[in-house]
Amino acid sequence: MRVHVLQLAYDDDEPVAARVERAAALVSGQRDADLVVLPELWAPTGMNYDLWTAHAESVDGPTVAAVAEAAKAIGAYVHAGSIVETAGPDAPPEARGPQGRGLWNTSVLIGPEGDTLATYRKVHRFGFASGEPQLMEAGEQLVTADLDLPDGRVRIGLATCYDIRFPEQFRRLLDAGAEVFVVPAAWPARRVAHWTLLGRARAVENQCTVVQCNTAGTHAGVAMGGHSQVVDGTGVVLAEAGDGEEVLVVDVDLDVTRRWRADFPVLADRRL
Ligand SMILES: O=C(O)CCC(=O)C(=O)O
Repeated sequence: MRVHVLQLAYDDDEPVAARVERAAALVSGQRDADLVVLPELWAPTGMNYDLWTAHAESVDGPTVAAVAEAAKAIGAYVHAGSIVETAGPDAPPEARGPQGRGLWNTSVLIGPEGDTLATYRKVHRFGFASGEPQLMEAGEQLVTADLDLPDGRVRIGLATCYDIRFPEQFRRLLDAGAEVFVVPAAWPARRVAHWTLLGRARAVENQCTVVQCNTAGTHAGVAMGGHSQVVDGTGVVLAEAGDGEEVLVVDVDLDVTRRWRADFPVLADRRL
């Protein structure tokens, strides 16, 4: 499986429409990829909470449409990172989530025909007394999706940024058959050592490949950490980005991890 991880860098002065156009063009250039991955909330201004409502859109809105067109052009699966999803002003109360806010941090997986294959609403909201817990609803569902690749079918499990601190979510994705976890993020530079460590931990403990796509640049005064990485299920870091904009092109041999699961069957020793 060839994965292209697009670690986008942007600052507050790049207009959202320009960034969507730039990212879609970048996706269109990834011609050899099986799976292209973008970061969390890259269009609606990353960590700039104050602008989220203004840039919220539905899953069939302009950001996903632009990325979907690029996915179709290259015939690849594209994890479009996440958007601020809105239920829309006319949504009935039952469609606005338990807290009635009607906003979610939603990841979107697009298929090679440009169709939306899966959406995942971030379960663990980051920000403590501000940001996501104040403004957004929490997702309530685990999401996996099957990719039909030239070498066979692979099931991926979706998670977003802060979720990576919660190993139980990844265990449940493993139990749902995931072999690869795809984790877009807007993870700050200050704690980037946690980001890389936790990615390796989720890979080793679940014997799964982990694809992490972070952001670079500075949003609302917060410097983003970069260091996107791809870790195989034996714990080997196949590639790691630096601090700035970068595209990682990584060939993941899923059989390496499958053989490792058979050779070192630690998951069979779980006691619940
Ligand atoms: O957990 C962290 O340190 C960062 C998480 C985060 O930035 C997010 O989920 O948006």
